[in-house]
Amino acid sequence: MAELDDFIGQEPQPVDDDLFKEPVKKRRRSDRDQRFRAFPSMEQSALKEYEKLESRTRRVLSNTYQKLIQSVFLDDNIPSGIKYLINRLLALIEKPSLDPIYIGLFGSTGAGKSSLINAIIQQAMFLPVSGENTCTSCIVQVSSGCRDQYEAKIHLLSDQEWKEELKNLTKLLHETEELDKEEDAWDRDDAVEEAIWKLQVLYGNGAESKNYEELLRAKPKGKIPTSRIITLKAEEAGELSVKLDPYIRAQRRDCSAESAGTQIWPLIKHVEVTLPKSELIPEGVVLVDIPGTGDFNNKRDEMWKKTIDKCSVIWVISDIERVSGVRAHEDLLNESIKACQRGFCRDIALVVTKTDKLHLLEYLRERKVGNQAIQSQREAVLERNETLKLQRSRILKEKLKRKLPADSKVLETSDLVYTVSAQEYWQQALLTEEETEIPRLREYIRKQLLDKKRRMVTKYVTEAFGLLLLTDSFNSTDNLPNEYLHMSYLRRFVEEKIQLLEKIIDQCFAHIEQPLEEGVRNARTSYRRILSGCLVRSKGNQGFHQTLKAVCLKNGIYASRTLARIDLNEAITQPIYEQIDPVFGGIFRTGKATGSALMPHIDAFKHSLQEKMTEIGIRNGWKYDSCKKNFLIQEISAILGGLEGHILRKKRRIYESLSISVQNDLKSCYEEAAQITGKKACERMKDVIRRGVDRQVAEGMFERAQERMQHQFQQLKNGITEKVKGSISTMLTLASSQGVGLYKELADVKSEYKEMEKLYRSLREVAENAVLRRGMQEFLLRMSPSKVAPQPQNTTLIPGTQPQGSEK
Ligand SMILES: Nc1nc2c(ncn2[C@@H]2O[C@H](COP(=O)(O)OP(=O)(O)OP(=O)(O)O)[C@@H](O)[C@H]2O)c(=O)[nH]1
Repeated sequence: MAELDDFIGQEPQPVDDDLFKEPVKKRRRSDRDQRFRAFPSMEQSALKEYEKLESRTRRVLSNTYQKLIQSVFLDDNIPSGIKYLINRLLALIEKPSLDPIYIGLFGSTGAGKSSLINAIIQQAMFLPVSGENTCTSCIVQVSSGCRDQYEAKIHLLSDQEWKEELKNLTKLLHETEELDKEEDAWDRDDAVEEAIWKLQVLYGNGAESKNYEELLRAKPKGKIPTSRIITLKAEEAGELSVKLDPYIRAQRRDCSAESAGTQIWPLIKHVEVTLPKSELIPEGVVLVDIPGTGDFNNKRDEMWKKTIDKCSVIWVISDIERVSGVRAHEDLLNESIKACQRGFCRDIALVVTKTDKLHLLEYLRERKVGNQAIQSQREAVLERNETLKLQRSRILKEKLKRKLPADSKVLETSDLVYTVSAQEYWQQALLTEEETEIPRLREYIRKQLLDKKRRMVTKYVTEAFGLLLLTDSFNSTDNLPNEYLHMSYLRRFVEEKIQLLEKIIDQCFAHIEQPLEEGVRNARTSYRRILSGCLVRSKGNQGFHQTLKAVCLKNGIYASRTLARIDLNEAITQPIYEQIDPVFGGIFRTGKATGSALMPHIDAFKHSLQEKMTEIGIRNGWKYDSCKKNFLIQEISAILGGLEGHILRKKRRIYESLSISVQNDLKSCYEEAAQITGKKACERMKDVIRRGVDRQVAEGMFERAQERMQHQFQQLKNGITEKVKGSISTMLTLASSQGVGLYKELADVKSEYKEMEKLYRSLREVAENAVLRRGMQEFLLRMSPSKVAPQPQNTTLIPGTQPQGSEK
């Protein structure tokens, strides 16, 4: 502890010699304090300690880097070992401090996402809330920055992207003109309504009757900047909100579109909003409002999927009235679980909104739980929240268990369900601020950031220390006896280990074979039923004709803002996904070693190399203390460290290979169906699709999908072994460079090494401090008088005023 204090106390205190000028250090420090305002003091202390560790490590790295380049600057021939060191130092220095944490709020329109974000950031009317005529029209990202201003960047589709959409929209409108009157005339469906609306908004009334070429020549009503980005700035939240409103609020079709924003609405791809330093969402966290269905435009739909995949946390947002048994809710959950399979998502929670909505008499009549008499609306709401949490947690856990490996981290979380009320957060007529659970969600956000910071700094400092050990060891003038003999021995050993690794990877991936096989069998027997489910509507073909056309124009996928997403390719491959899901998750999980998991085998491979290096080092008589002995071992981790990221990126490709393969095979059949116009077009399109799928299945469509997935697995294996081989040869170069005496004149980095060693040791102390503080806090909480349920307040606060809560 003394050492940590020592280390933290090292920063020279600013001398206030000029009272009117704020000293730079002090200013920097207060900037740091500002950034952590969102955190309670205990968490602030931990964060500050980690930040200091990181910034000092960066300083040591910079100094070392400068010394190194100075010492080799004029050399003609820089030895490969030194080049390696210089590049590694630079990469570490330039490494960004913390990648943002994306928290996706994923829910159907009207579920309460925007209201929830507003409550979390404590700006009652910031993001537009869906009234009767409006809804959020695109993905909106909200984060806080270090500036004093509010800023929004509106990203538009590129010219090319819009042209592509325009082509599809006009195809959809004009090739369906000769409709069979009986079939569709009175009921234009969603796809066509939306297409007409988009064209009218952009080009004015009558645009829907123009063809593609005419529209290409037409001038849009609104002004479109060439940069395709519109930046809005404001001093106050309310001011930005007013400016932003027309861009992210999609008016319903019957409203006139007169403001600049509404006139270009169909072109908006996504919106980024940056708040000034926020007390409530810390810098580094991005809240993303993701509409539930995807988008008709290819680029936007791709972005929709990518956005879901880049979220490390997904909150599935569901209105209390729709959380049970509604198809849209199940679809959202399934999509989120898929994101866990293919993307970076590690955590899912269900956030049930609008929990204030309760009809007391109905509730009491139907109430099955609880013996106590319910006296008030508030008691009923709280009781229902508890019941809902238990029930929904159980259902969600079961669902996750079926899809994800049994020891997935998300299954260990106790808090899978949150019951919130954004309305009550502001009004507090029924519930206290705590009971609205908005503060719990903020706590969740902070915890995510703190955990990530801890992991990142620990890794960073450890890696930097390893590099300094290596740099310092290069200055050794000790010559190693039998150096080359040992090197060739090491090389042989490594080659054998790589062969073994290849075999083990094969065994890991072999676990997918049987479920894949079974999935293909199931898909063959059930595809007709599934396809019928997608193609037959309970109310007949009325209004379905153009939607189906849109599905075909988009190769089997149709996403509109109002209908449930249709993806024929995914639907017919679903039986395969059902079989492979748990095994797939098992292969790519991190953590506990099991037969099918890949990462633990890679770790084991790494350890075996490390052990061998130590053994050789000892035999070679490396005169290092126990710490220095680890220098190469440390670096092996860094060299192989990039593998995990590589595997994670490939995982998505592998997972999607099944539906993409099916989509490719069905392409010609979709194209044929999309051409159909005239009488009974809808039935004829369905026929073409059915026959096309039948033909492809008979010709081995599912087997081809199976092969493509196997091929992707094989490619991953090749990628891993290639990467490992490349890394190992770097490592061997380093091992053989060491101690050859080439680097006698290399700069002396002893003092940097010593400082880095100190920082490395402080890591443990910072972690211990955090545990200690947490223990003390828990103790104090236990000792404090138990909380009495606060009385509801009768006063209704005006939105925008600050409710007095425990957090502030
Ligand atoms: N009673 C009640 N109504 C709420 C609450 N939260 C949101 N609402 C209402 O629900 C409607 C939809 O809320 P939004 O926040 O716009 O929902 P959204 O999910 O962002 O909807 P889109 O913008 O269409 O994606 C609005 O009329 C809100 O006033 C709540 O906690 N309680």
